[in-house]
Amino acid sequence: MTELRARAELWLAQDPDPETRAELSALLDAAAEPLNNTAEPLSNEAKPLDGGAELRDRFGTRLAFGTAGLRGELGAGPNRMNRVTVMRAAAGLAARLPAGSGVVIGFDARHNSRRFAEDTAAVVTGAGLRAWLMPEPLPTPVLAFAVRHLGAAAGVMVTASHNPPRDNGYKVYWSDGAQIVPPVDREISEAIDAVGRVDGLPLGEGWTVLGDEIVEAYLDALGVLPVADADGLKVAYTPMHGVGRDVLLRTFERAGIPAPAVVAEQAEPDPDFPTVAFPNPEEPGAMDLVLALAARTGADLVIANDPDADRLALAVPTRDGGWRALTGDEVGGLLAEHVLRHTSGDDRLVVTTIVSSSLLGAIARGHGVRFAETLTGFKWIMKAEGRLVFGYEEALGYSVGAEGGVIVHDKDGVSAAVAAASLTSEARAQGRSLLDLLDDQARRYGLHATAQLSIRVDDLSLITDAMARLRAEPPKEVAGRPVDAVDDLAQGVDGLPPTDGLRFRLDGARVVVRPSGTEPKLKCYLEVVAPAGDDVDAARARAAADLAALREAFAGLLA
Ligand SMILES: O=P([O-])(O)O[C@H]1O[C@H](COP(=O)(O)O)[C@@H](O)[C@H](O)[C@H]1O
Ligand SMILES: [Mg+2]
Repeated sequence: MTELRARAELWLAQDPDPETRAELSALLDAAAEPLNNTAEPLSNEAKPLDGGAELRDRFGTRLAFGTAGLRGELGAGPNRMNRVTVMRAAAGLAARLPAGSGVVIGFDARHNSRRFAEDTAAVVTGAGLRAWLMPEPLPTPVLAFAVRHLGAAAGVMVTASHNPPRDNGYKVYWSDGAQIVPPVDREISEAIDAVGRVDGLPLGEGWTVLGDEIVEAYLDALGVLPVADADGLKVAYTPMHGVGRDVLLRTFERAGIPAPAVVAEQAEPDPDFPTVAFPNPEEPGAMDLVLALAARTGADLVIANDPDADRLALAVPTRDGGWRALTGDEVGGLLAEHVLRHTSGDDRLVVTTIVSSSLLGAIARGHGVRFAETLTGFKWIMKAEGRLVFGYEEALGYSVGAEGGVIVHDKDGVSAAVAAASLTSEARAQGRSLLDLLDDQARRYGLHATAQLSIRVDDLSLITDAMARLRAEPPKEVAGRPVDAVDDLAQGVDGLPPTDGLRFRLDGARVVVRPSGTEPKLKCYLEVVAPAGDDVDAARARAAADLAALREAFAGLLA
């Protein structure tokens, strides 16, 4: 405790933010008072602040680069997102970059995002490097694009994407416009550890604030071709209280697609995300308002972005007058064939991750193009070598390319939305829907049905324990299916770098279990593959039942 207290006091002395300083002073005071553990508070009374536990949680460890950079709760201490954490990260990054190079910095509309972006600019310029700052909260893909467009050595996007309002985060891009992977993330981490006190860092002022030309350049680069037959296409859209709306409306206008109806309550950026429990289109209820708007306006297609607009979720009208949300894998399969129909050459490469559907591999074989599978996280997709025309992951992330390959080297929920609208209009012109196209794919490639089980925890050790238990005693049979093989991803499989996770190969099914790298969750990715037969609806119903059984079995194993 003395050691933690010393760390906390050192932190307090250098923290430029009065809010986190006040919070930490209160914690230090509370930690000095021994807790009276004999008197348990009644459940409806506020729990006394356990200063010791809080200090341990904040100062016992620090935020590390996960699936998408640093991400965590706002608050004081190295295991939280705050101005000191950000300045240290910026100084570590700057130390790893060559003299004379530049960093482009973007931010979303979350609490403190602009502040963190400006702190980053001050540290980067103070280190003698050049910095460009985005003019306003903008989508993550615009930042990813800007890195290569400006010839920057690195990029930073201050965002916690779709996490709860109390979180923020820091995505770091390298000069290739993709998020960092080992060994660069490790090298930056080491450089961060070597940073001294942040109140000793030289701070600069001369950064360049970019103008709207950066958005124009992004729109030009997407070069969306006018979409045929889009007249009368009705789209309902939500940016989920995030930053997607304006750029998305501009891309639609350029592509000649009628402007979507936008959910009024979620149209403006709002860091508190007041109308949703979690601002993640994957979470139950997050799409309710846009589905209601779609019903009112008779939409052909429902589109949601996550708050930093790098994810895309779709829903479509069903034959019986309802709505069906498509999974990331379904959208991935549909967009993949859309891209493959509009590009040519057998050197084309399509890529997905080991937790996504195996359908993309089947599509690639069907079209005679190259296919690769990478670790989870879009950063890995972008590392695949070749003429990448399409990459996607089940977590609603897509990079849609043209003849010359993908333009944005990260997932892009804006250009993917245009592609989805374009695909819908093409189908519509032939009297068909996205559901018809999904049935075509099931008939051609077999039905690939996927689902996810995601277990949110308060205490991360529950995840470590569950993984250890599963490794020690892997099941021999799950939901009546024999387990053919268990691959421990920590050993590195299929030539992939080692990562925490287990893959179960079952008869006609595949399950991957891994801890999330962005949220306190254990994730289980389920896939069932079966022939579609003559009756695709019946095959879907069977697959759904099989997935439900697998889900239940794994929920039991992981409980
Ligand atoms: O948050 P976003 O939209 O940037 O999305 C981030 O998190 C997703 C989930 O990662 P995990 O399963 O480790 O939580 C990743 O698939 C994605 O590549 C990453 O950019
Ligand atoms: Mg996102």
